[in-house]
Amino acid sequence: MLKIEDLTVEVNEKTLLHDVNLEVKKGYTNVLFGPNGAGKTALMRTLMGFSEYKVVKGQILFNEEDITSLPVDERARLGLGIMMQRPPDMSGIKLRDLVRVASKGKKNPEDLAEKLDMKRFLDRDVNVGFSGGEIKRSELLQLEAQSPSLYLLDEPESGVDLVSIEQVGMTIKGLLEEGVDCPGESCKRGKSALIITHTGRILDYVKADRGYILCNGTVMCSGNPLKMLEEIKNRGYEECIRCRLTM
Ligand SMILES: Nc1ncnc2c1ncn2[C@@H]1O[C@H](COP(=O)(O)OP(=O)(O)OP(=O)(O)O)[C@@H](O)[C@H]1O
Repeated sequence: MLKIEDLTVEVNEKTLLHDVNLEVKKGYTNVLFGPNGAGKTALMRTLMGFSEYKVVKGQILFNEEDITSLPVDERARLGLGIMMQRPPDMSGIKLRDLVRVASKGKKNPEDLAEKLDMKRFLDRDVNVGFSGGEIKRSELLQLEAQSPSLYLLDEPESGVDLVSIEQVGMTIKGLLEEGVDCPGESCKRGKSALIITHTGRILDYVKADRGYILCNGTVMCSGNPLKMLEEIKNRGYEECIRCRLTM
């Protein structure tokens, strides 16, 4: 589904990512860990095609197609969708209209918003004055409307209170299992995801298949995501950087 090969990325001639290799297979949910400033958000934004991130080496393959040079809208059309860590305010654009466009007019914004307790936000400008948790739910609403095949989720639980985390977690679980008629261990989910998490709270709701640790702009390790999380909680990133984890 997604294959990143030797990816090196610059912003304003500063190298943020170098020689990144990472893969998300169809139906898999992979997790990206890493300390502050490691380049995790830069990687997500590069994958989505934000124009300030210049790929100077390597490639991004999506369903075996080279998408490295494609603009954001074409990547979205192919099935990539992103939940941003800090999405911009969109003055003058109502959430209802964005949801309608994201679903190509196929889904009713009211029905989608009902589930996420977002009906009262539909006629507000997107993100303007939204709280941290409301922004996350708004992002999820847009993703649910778009229904991409690969979800790029940048810290979905950050800023979400302890009660709402269950709503966010269960919504993401539902999105990833969309279209699957045999949920459980015996069959893979239909949708794929790459999730950035610091706390790992989201993994209480979503089963992760593989973890990656990004440090100083490159992938240092990959392996069992829950073991990685435990290791990070106990010993920080040092041991991971030295790749002493049991893979
Ligand atoms: N447009 C930019 N211009 C210059 N530097 C940038 C730009 N965007 C990101 N950076 C720098 O790149 C580094 C990686 O940033 P990034 O947001 O990807 O980190 P992160 O791993 O997501 O961190 P966090 O866990 O704190 O969210 C940081 O030092 C950041 O300041």
